[in-house]
Amino acid sequence: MIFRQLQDPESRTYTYILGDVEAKEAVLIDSVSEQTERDFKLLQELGLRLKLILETHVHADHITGAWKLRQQTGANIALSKLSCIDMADQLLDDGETIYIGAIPVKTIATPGHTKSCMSFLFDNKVLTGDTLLIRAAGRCDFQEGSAEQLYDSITNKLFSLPDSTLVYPAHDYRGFTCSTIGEEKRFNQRIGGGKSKEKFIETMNNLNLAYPKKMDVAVPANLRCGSTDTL
Ligand SMILES: N[C@@H](CCC(=O)N[C@@H](CSS)C(=O)NCC(=O)O)C(=O)O
Ligand SMILES: [Fe+2]
Repeated sequence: MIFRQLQDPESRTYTYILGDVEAKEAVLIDSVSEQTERDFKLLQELGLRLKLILETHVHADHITGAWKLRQQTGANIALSKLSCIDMADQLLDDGETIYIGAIPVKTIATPGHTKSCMSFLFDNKVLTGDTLLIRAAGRCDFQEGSAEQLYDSITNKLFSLPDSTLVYPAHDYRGFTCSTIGEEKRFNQRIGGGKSKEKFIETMNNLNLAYPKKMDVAVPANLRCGSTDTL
């Protein structure tokens, strides 16, 4: 198995490559439009054919590279069916298993940051998108976000994984790269240490963050899998 974490320095987005060396197949998760040449070159260098382009959610801060990579490689684009994106090739349900070569990747619906957020579990790793960030949790103030749903997604679904599960988020703003479920249960500043749902909702509803700078361009483009053809 090949697993790589890549970063877009501007948006602080993490893109991941998961590949099966034997089958020479890979999935790219949460690509960024400006970084598709880098990602494509790395896949070539690693001898991997891009089979699938996955999104943890409809991003608000950057345009996904999914459409460009689909055009370049013929790979399918997949994300949660709750996104209702008709330009995607596959709309995923909660609890599905996707295979990259012989590697099973399980989908876990984790709504809250946005309605259609999905986490992906494979090996001893979970890609949590913007649902569970390292020592934080994704904001809930747009794209049908809900702090109540986010609490349930994190505590009932992600925190029920083994403590040793490695957590890989879609963003980090403080220099972290990965964590574990056990660490986040104890030390996450927004939801760790057994924080109550009421306290979490109060925290999340008072973050007072500025909207992402590219949101008005990124969301419409990402609702078209990153195609800007008719925008
Ligand atoms: N400043 C950035 C946007 C930062 C931001 O809002 N990040 C999101 C994840 S991307 S949708 C978030 O949930 N942040 C949580 C936090 O605590 O920062 C920009 O202008 O793009
Ligand atoms: Fe997000």
